[in-house]
Amino acid sequence: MSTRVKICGVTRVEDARMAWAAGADALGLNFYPRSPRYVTPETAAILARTRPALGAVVGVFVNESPDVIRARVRDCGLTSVQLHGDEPPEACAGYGVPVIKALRVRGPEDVEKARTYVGAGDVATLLLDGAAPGYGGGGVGFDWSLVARLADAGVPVLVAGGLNPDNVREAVRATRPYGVDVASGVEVSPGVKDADAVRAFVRAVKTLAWE
Ligand SMILES: O=C(O)c1ccccc1NCC(=O)[C@H](O)[C@H](O)COP(=O)(O)O
Repeated sequence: MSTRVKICGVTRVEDARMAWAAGADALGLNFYPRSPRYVTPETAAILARTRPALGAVVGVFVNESPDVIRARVRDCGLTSVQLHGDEPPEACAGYGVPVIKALRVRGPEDVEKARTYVGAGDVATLLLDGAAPGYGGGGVGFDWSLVARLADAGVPVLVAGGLNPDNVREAVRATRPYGVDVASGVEVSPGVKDADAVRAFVRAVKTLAWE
């Protein structure tokens, strides 16, 4: 089984090209205006044009209006949307692309909440993140043993929160996820990726074999 890697919060074309070349499967472009990784629609469209044939470009939104999300999908070349705020299950449809619903995990109750999104709207994947202040990208992890509670849910799960090149193999071994997602753990500063760290992160995941 090959674990997918999403590099989130890319803001620069050189970082996008570097991440694809390193073997990333997906890039995240952040449209939350309060994020230090925010990109304008114009920049996002330029970044999305670096996408290789098999790559995914994910737009990250926090409590955004459906009309704005649809406009970004249409104008910026997004292949999926990641709803990273307090969006209810009924808000997870109508964008014309698959939805990744992100949940911030503090304890078992948050994983149970994640279950309420299984089969809702266009939710194709769940993302379990730590509970960083400001919704995401804060390098905060969670108890990986909780991921097993979704094993019978029949939905692909991305694991995020506090991952870096040194701990991601342990995270994959512990959770056996569909994929992993990282923002701050591969940066020199918010939105500026560290090429060596991105390469080390992808290599750590892709050279780990599990059945
Ligand atoms: O990265 C951000 O600034 C951000 C802000 C608001 C909502 C989501 C955000 N990032 C989403 C991601 O998918 C991150 O990769 C995820 O939260 C993990 O971040 P990190 O712990 O820094 O790797």
